[in-house]
Amino acid sequence: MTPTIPVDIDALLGLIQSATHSAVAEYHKSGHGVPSPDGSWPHPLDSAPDILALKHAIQLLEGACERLCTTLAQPAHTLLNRSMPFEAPCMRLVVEKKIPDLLEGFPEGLHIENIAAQTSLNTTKLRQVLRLLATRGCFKEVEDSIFANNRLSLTLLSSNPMSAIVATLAGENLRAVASLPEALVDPEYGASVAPDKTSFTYTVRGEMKNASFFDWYKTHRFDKAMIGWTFAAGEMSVVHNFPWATMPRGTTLCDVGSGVGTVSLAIAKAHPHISITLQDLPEPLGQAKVLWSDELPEALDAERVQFIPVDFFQQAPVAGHNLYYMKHILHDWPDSEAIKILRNVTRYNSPFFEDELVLNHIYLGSSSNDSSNTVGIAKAPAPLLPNYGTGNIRHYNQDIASEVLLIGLSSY
Ligand SMILES: C[S@@+](CC[C@H](N)C(=O)[O-])C[C@H]1O[C@@H](n2cnc3c(N)ncnc32)[C@H](O)[C@@H]1O
Repeated sequence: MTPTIPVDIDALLGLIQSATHSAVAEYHKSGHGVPSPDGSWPHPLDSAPDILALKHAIQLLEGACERLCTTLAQPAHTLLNRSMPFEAPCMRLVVEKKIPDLLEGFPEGLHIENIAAQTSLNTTKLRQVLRLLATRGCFKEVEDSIFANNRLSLTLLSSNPMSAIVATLAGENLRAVASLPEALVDPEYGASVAPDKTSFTYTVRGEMKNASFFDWYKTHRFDKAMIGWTFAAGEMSVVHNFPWATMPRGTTLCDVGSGVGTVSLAIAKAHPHISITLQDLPEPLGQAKVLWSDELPEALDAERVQFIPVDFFQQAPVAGHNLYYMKHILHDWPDSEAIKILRNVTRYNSPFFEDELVLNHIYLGSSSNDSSNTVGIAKAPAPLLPNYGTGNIRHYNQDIASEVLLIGLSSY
């Protein structure tokens, strides 16, 4: 048996200190200083897409803080806390009841009775919800039972697409994950790799039989949630870190499975010499047209953007574009389906691509030091877990979400 080596606490403290200094330096660079968690205005960096140094510092900090606490706390304490993810449905409630919107313009806060009356909710129960959230730093309890917005709750205003992703993750996603233990032992669903037999479709089987997640979403919210995710997860960095500026006028980009085309829209705004084709199923493309007409009508007028339906399992995307871009597509599907999509995308471009295929995809490393599986992944400094542990947890949660919603498996 391999002997257990104690975690080097001083090394963890050193990582926490250096990561903290790096994060603080990024805020000072912005000229606005370090944000206050109780601030009544967003910090200018809160919506900035491209601060890779800040992201890296936070990844280290979260990984190191959690490793330190898990090392020093009694296991039962850690496990009790982790078994109660109750904050998520509480966030969903405040988003759906638009409580951050209601508190706008009241930096001194509103009394819980006032908030409850305006939302038709029970005062005592709502206070429990807001107090739990305030205890995690989302909303500020200014005085006993008086709540105001702060930096986190301001990000949940209905005008911010983050509110849509919170509602989706804490709504149908959480419901699907919660049914994982039942779905995985169900004889019909447990071993299935069919997109209409997932933990998610298990939860909606009374409502829609044999429907996949995307069938269900044709009639439910989703695209606004993808906008929120794209911004929050830092996926806009492709807009600024890809050599668009050096590409000739008239370069064509085909966004396959575009949804409303959040990233493409940002590319079209920042690099008007790139022409864009969005391809998706007809319903999301309808929503895309609405969004683009509002946000960038000149691109529609100048025919710099086209909306062309495709079923990427049955058809190839339009031929002859210089770049084909896919974000959050392949990991939605089991390998057999992902291969069909890739075959179709490369159909007119074989042997393999004179043109470029750009994949915005997640790679997940093992949490073991012995793993040789490190493709595309930087290894975290010891004594962090090699995959950064909690510093990278969103990707592992996303992997579970892909599985419960669609049987997509992004890990290998
Ligand atoms: C996770 S979303 C990603 C959307 C977008 N690329 C983004 O990252 O915001 C997956 C997209 O695949 C689209 N999709 C699902 N099945 C499809 C199919 N058979 N053909 C074309 N698009 C499909 C969905 O409508 C959805 O917009």
